[in-house]
Amino acid sequence: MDASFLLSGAACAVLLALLYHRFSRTRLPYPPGPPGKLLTGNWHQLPQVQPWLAYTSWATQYGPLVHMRILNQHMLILNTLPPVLDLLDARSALYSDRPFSTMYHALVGRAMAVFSISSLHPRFRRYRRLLHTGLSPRATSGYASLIEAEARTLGAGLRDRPRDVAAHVRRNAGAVIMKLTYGWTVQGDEDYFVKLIEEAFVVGKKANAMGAWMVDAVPAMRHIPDWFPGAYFKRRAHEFREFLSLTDSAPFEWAKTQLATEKYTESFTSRHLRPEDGHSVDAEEEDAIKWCSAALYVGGADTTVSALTSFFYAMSLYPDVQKRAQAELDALLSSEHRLPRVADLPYLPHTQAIVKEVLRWAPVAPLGLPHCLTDNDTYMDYSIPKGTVVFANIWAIMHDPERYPDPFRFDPERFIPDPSKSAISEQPDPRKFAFGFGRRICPGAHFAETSLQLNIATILTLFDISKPTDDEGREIESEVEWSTGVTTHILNLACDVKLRSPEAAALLAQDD
Ligand code: HEM
Repeated sequence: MDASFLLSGAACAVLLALLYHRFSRTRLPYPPGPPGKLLTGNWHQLPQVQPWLAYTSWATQYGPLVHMRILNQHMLILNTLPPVLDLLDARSALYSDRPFSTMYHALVGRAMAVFSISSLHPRFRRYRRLLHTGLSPRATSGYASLIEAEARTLGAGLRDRPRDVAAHVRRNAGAVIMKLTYGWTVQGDEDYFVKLIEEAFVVGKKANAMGAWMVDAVPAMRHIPDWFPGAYFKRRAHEFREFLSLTDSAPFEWAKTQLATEKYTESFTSRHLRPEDGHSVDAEEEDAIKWCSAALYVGGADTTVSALTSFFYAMSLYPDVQKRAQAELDALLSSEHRLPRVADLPYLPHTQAIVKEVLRWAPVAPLGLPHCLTDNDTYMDYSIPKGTVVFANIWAIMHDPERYPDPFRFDPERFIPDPSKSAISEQPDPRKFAFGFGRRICPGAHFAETSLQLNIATILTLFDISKPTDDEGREIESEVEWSTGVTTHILNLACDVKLRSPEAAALLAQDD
C-alpha cells in the first residue's frame, strides 16, 4: 500500500459519505451557505486570515446561519445572538460536545483533555465540578495576594523596561497561572515549565490542525501499521503523544512532591489533592485533577495576554477613558498611598467597565471554541445533522451595531449605568458572550476578570499610556495587526508607558 493508494481510498470514502448524505432522506434543507465543490465542499473557501471577519460579511449574503461542508464534515457559523442563545445555551444538552479528531484524540491520546473531552463522557461532569470549585469566586478570593503580588511585579517590569510591554504581559500571565495551578514560582523569562508548556501548545496545535491529517477524513487509516509507506502520521502521533504526556505530568508531579514535603504553596492542584472535606483522593480522581490542572495554562495564559495587550492599545488611543479611570483610582487610593487590592475592585466601576469594553471591542476568542451536536436537530426549518461543528461568531455579536451603537469605538461608558435611561436601552454585558456558552462556558471567567481588573487598576494607578512618539516628540500613528487563531493578539503593539508621578514611583519603590 503506498501513499497514492491511501489517497484514492480517502477520496472514495469521502465520496461514499457524500452520496449517503445526498440520497438519505433529509426532510429539511441545511442552512444556506456558499456553494461548494462536489468532493471537497467549501474547503477552498475557508478563510485563512481572521475568519470571523469573512463570516460576518457572509452573514449579509446568507443570513445569521451559514452552513459549510469541509469534505464530509458539516460546519455551521452562528453570526447573531438569537441563534447562539437558542442553540448553544438553550439546547446545551445537545450542543456541548467537541469535534472528534482521529489524529488528535485517538492517536495522540488527547480524548481525555478538558478542552476536547466529549460532553457525553462521565468524566466531563467531574472535570466541570473540579474546575468550578477550583476557580469559583470563593476560590479566587483565596488567590488575591498572588494576583496582587504579580500585578506589582508587572508594574516594576514596566517601570524598568517600558518598551517591553508585550514581554511583561506574557510573563505576568504565565506567572499567575503557574502559581495558581501548581504553586510554582516562575523564574525569569526562560522558566523551565513555562517553556515546556508553551512548546506543548505548539505541538497540540499541529496535532489538532483542522484538515492537516488525512486520517481525520478517513478514520479507518488509523489501523494501518506504522511501518507502511504513507503512515508518517502515525509516527508523528507517537512523538506528539509522548511529548504532551510529559508536559502534563512534569509540573503536576513537581506539585505532588512539594505537597509531600509539607513546604508547598496553596494551589488549584494542592487544594484538590488535599480536599477540605478530608476525603482520600483515589487514582481516578488524581488523574482528573491532573487533566484539569493541565487545562488551566492552555485556557488562562494566552487569553489574558490577548486582553491585556488590547487594553494597552486602547489606552493609547483613548486618553480620556484613561483619565476618567485614573481619577476614580486616585479618589479611592491616594489618601492611603497604596496600590489597589482585589478588595477594592467592587468600588472601581470605571475599571470594571474598561474590562468589559476590552472583551467587547477586541474579543479574545472571536469564534470561541467549536461545539458539536450529539444528535440530529432542526432549527428555523433547517436541518442540523449530528456531528455538525458549530462556531458562535463572538466577534460579530460584539460588533453588532444594533446592540452596541458605534461598535468600533472603545467606549467603556456604555457600561456605566445611566439613571436617566431605561434598563431596556442598556447595552448587554459582553461577559455573557466573551466566555463561551452552555455547558462549555469558560470555568476561568471569574478568575480572569479579577486578574484583569486588578492588573488594569494597578497599571493605571502607576502609568500613563500614550501613542509612541518619534525623536522629536511627535505621535506615531501605527496600524495594528491581529493574529489568526483560537485567540487573537495584537502582533505589533507599540505604545509609550511612563510613570505618572514621583508618588507613583514611590508606591513601587516600597516593594523594591
Ligand atoms: C479573558 C480571559 C478569558 C477568555 C476570554 C476565555 C474564553 C473562553 C472561551 C470562549 C472558552 C470556550 C467556551 C465554549 O466552548 O463555549 C473557554 C474555555 C475554557 N477556559 Fe477560558 N477564557 C479566559 C480565561 C480563562 C482562564 C484564566 C482560565 C483558567 C484559569 C480558563 C480556562 C478555561 C477552560 C479550562 C476552558 C475549557 C472548558 C471546556 O471545554 O469545558 N479560561 N474560555
